[in-house]
Amino acid sequence: MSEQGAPSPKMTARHLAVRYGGKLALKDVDLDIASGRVTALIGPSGCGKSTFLRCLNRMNDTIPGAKVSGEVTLDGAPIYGRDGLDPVLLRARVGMVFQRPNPFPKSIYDNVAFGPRLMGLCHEGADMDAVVQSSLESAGLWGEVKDRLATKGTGLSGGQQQRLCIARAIAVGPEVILMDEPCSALDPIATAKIEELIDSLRDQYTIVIVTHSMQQAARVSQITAFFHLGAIIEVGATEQVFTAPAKELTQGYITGRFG
Ligand SMILES: Nc1ncnc2c1ncn2[C@@H]1O[C@H](COP(=O)(O)OP(=O)(O)OP(=O)(O)O)[C@@H](O)[C@H]1O
Repeated sequence: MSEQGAPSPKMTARHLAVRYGGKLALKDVDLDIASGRVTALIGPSGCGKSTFLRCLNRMNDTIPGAKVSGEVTLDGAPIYGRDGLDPVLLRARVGMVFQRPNPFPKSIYDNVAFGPRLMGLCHEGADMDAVVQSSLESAGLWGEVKDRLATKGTGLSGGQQQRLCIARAIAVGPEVILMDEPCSALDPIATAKIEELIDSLRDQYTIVIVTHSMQQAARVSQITAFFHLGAIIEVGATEQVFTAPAKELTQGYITGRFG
């Protein structure tokens, strides 16, 4: 706990900057990610939301030409630099769900068991069955797939595939889940299910979501950060950011004057 009694942030970013070749995509960003909350990252296209999200689990490391500077911590420990966390272990603790559902061309069961197998987290058989079941339950998918676990994950509907990807992320026991526009490829009903799911997951996980939909940010998040041209303009309680933004630029964006 901090001096004010607020929970310590789960993750922090300080002076975070990202370059793609000669282009500065993120400049001097400071942000605390509150533990056990949903933080929404909003802002016009190209403002650096996804770039920031990828910094939180070192996904930018996989992009040729991307160069990250500054500091990011997880529970106070640096994730970059000489003493940084191992990226594979980091990505187990900080999982990611992408814009397009991307299940592996494997069975539903094997999709969920993939991470625990890779990391040697549990034995095959009853232990693995329990992890698969509890992950699918947490993702709100168990009831729909429990009788077809051996069928291909790619045969599910788009919304079910996205919940399968969330189950896959949950299966390795992450502490933080990053979501990059997780509903942008889904219809309104599937979107509503994912939003309900996000709400139910926040008791257990710290969640950061990039969204283009201000309605979605308002529905699912408790904290909102507004990005513009690679910088954070404003961050605060979601209700305050949407009803009484402190900055004119934020006001302009949420009222649709640009973006
Ligand atoms: N792999 C890359 N190589 C070069 N430039 C990139 C790369 N990824 C992003 N950029 C550039 O960095 C800037 C920030 O992009 P980013 O995708 O983080 O923004 P965003 O706010 O998530 O955008 P959108 O809402 O459109 O997804 C943009 O100018 C983009 O063109």
